[in-house]
Amino acid sequence: MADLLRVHNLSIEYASPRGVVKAVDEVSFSIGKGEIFGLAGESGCGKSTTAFGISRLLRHPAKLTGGSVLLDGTELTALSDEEFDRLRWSKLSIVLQSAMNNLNPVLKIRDQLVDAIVAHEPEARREALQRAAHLMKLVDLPADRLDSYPHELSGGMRQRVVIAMAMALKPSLVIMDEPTTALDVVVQNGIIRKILELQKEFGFSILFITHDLPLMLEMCDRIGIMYAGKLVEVSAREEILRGARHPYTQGLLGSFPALSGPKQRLAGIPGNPPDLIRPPAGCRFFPRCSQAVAKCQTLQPALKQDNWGQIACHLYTEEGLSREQASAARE
Ligand SMILES: Nc1ncnc2c1ncn2[C@@H]1O[C@H](COP(=O)(O)OP(=O)(O)OP(=O)(O)O)[C@@H](O)[C@H]1O
Repeated sequence: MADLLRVHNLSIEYASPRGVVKAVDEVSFSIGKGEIFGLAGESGCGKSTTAFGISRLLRHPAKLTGGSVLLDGTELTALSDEEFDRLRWSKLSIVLQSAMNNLNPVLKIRDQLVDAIVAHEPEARREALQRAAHLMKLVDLPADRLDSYPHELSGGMRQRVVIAMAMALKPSLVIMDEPTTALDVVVQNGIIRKILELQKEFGFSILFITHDLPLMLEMCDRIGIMYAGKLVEVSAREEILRGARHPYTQGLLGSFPALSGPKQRLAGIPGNPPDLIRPPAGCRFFPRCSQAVAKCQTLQPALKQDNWGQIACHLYTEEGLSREQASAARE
């Protein structure tokens, strides 16, 4: 599968009164054309900051301090704001957790959809309303809702409008940051089904961000696991379902109820993520890791490619072990 997005060594910091927060630290991953790539990890590990860095939504005190974001051959970090605005919606669009952050509360849905279309395709003004109605149909909303203001719609309907807007110009990449977290489970399921249906129909790639690992395992082709600003594992869904390799991913999986099989007590991960102003010198997960070896305390593991995916863990990177070999070596 050809790459659509290539993120290389992306680094983003926040200036804070206590010091510099290294929220995203040399993160690299790629997303193939038509692929659904998930980014998971505990709250505060840098998922949203990564998404904002890619989509140019970082605001002071956040600062992109290094790295490259290549979208279909275009280096996004090198574009001027005007050049980037031309790509927004047409090549890349973003769906945020709260629809109200995506929608203008004082404009009717009709005007927001039409404006989004006309801003990029001025020649489409005459057919824009028709296209807006078609977009509403795509997300299963009645066309008369075009006359509503955002506050007149339910949370689920608003999120459907945002998804319709994200689709309006047929982008090749849609970034979804916790798109259903604020919604109840039934509405959430309906929206996830809709997203998958649209993705199949139009073939765009998705960067899907959530802390809900089971949901991610249902819908993503490959999953990147972030911990304390670092990407620690990237694996195909099937690999993670067979059994995660990184001790942090294992812990994360143990924090959620199993998708099937008998009910088990949730294990959780003891301790808390580190302070990102003064992260541990070695592996950032070391203080919480039950499988750590001596060098984990002092030597930061690099993210390395092997037969099973990418992993940043001394249990694997030095010797290129499979999950089974690594656990056998530990026993
Ligand atoms: N304005 C800010 N000033 C200082 N630090 C910030 C600011 N915004 C975010 N951070 C820090 O950056 C780190 C990454 O935050 P981010 O929101 O990207 O994480 P996340 O994984 O998306 O979390 P969540 O799942 O809770 O949204 C966190 O440690 C957070 O405290």
